Amino acid sequence: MADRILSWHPAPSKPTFTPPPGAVDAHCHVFGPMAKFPFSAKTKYLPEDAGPDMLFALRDRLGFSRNVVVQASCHGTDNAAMLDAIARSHGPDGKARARGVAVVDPDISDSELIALHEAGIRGIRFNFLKRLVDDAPKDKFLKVAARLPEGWHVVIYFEADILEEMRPFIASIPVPVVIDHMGRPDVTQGPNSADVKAFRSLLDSRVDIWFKATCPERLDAKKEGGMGDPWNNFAVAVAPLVADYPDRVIWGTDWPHPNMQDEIADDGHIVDMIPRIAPSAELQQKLLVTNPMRLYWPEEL
Ligand SMILES: O=C(O)c1cc(C(=O)O)oc(=O)c1
Repeated sequence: MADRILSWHPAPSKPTFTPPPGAVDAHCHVFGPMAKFPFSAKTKYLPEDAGPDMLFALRDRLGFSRNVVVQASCHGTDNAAMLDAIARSHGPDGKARARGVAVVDPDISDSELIALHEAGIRGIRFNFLKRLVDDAPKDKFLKVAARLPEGWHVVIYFEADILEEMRPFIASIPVPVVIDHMGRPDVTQGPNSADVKAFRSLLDSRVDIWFKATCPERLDAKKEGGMGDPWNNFAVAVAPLVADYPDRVIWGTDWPHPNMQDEIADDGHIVDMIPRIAPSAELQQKLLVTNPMRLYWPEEL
């Protein structure tokens, strides 16, 4: 078996920025623990364990209150590790401090979807990255998207080079759509690049397309021709998007940063990106509290 990969910082710094009360880390994952929750036979990477105890310790260290755990491709369509993390997230008041986004077999039954809802899932993820998944059947995805429990959305992960071919598919999705990592624009080309313009026109095509202003460590990585920490290209390219679409943007750490083992990010520095892309207290409140609460805890608003 291949060596297991460690892609996260062992001792992240304490951020300078203090998130507002109730802040949500709306894009993070758990890996295993493998002995209890084995990875998918089809996984493209084999990570070290990064379980709920580590995730919640990081949440507290970074000054966040809640997590949205997104099913990582290494667990395929078996959501057990993520559901276990959500089940362990209950605070002293008995309320879950985590919710989740699942990856499902499109043939999943309606009763299984309801069970996922009761376990805290509020969306499903469609992953189009060839380096992460073997196939992404759009017809089957559309069918399951039409059967989701009320209030759910679809999260889509794709790269900028297929944005054009994604348009009809995205237009057909009958529920709100959240785009992972802004569809991975080339942030080194600035805020008015062809990638960013294409992404803006996608956002303008529907009022219920949301996006995650996430992953400076990926999009501005040295290995992508970017700057690396402190990720200035990311700040310059992404701040105008947050300013122009303040009511449909959310944020997350991306911990434990799958596949980023060659350029390990300090999560304290990742948090310190927030005031650079959302400079005012009002924007920060929307990005970190109001917007993710609308998607994941609407009953508390
Ligand atoms: O770009 C990636 O490698 C990546 C992978 C995964 C996953 O494996 O699910 O999730 C992400 O958000 C990003």
